[in-house]
Amino acid sequence: MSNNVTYENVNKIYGEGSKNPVHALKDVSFTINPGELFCLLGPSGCGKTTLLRSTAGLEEISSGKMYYGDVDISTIPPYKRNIGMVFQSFALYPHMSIFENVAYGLRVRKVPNDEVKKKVTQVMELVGLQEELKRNPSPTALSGGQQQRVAIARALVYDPDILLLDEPLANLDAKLRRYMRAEIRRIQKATNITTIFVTHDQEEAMAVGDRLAVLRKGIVEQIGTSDELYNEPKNAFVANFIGKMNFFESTVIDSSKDSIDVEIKGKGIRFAIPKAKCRTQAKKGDSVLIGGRPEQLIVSAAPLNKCIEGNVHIIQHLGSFIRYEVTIDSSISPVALEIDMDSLQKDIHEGDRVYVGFKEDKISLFSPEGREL
Ligand SMILES: Nc1ncnc2c1ncn2[C@@H]1O[C@H](COP(=O)(O)OP(=O)(O)OP(=O)(O)O)[C@@H](O)[C@H]1O
Repeated sequence: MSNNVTYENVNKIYGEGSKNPVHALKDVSFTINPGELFCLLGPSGCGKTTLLRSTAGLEEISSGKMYYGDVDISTIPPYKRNIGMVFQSFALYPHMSIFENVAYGLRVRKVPNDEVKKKVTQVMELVGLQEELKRNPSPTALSGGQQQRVAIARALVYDPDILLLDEPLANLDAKLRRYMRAEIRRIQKATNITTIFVTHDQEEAMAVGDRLAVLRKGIVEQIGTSDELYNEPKNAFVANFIGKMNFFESTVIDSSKDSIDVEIKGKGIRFAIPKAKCRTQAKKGDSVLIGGRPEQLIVSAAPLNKCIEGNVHIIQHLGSFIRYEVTIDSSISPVALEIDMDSLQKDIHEGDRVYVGFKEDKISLFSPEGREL
């Protein structure tokens, strides 16, 4: 039966006491549920790999505790933690057959031969490699996707308590990556091993994870399901990291009611944003950001109530939907809008003057902090 993994005020400082210490994890505290597929997501350098390697015992944490169930694993040496790990590079042994690559963890544990054969066969079936096992070539004779399956089989064969996946799909092409992420989810659900999956690709994390943690500069910014993070991002950083968020610099006019009245700077357009949609406690006169996802904005060839004028920079037909990028002001990045193919506006072309409006009941309000990724 799998168990939960808990982090309690975990700190990691590289080069502690040196001239240039790096505080890679700052008071990280959260719990991963038993059998959960949990993604660690964030930009380069946010601390994802450090947290994963600390869980495996490959890095020593500077302070705090890590638990598997009730067991404090913080100071247990790596080889006693019973953790399976899959690396970006797969790290297969080219001089060994596939069978021996997968069997490696059992051989180290001195498992008898007939048990090794049984376990390897079982796990190879689970990852969909039974045919390759019959041929049993060297792993270098396999495709990227097959090598990935061998790496997963090797990590699962000795029934680890926790499975750690460090950017496991980074070396695969885009199509295979999408296929293998579904495979990883299928295999993880079949084994029910508590799993941590590190990626910097938000689409991958949203597709794979039961829940996600978004990290920035060693801090956990928010934890939730894909839907929670997309629909209720806690701040501008998460809003812009999980999906796309357009921001409009605004000023608070009044915050005394149950909505915050704001005006877009230089445009004279006002909105009353219900406090339930405000991720900031802004007061009158404060600078804030109105946030609108691409599907929460409207584009029109004719003026709209409360709209901003701009020029269509680019129109992209992306299958079931169309993406417009509209330049409002050349000094800031274009506003992105997405509409269903069914609502295609045939009278709008690249270079045209257009009007961008807002779905007022959808937009939200943020503090400017963390806007830049
Ligand atoms: N061995 C080390 N010595 C010193 N600093 C390190 C070491 N390893 C990582 N760091 C620093 O710690 C911070 C977190 O790094 P980490 O590799 O955990 O981030 P990451 O989110 O996994 O990034 P990436 O997606 O680029 O792999 C970074 O500032 C990094 O430069």
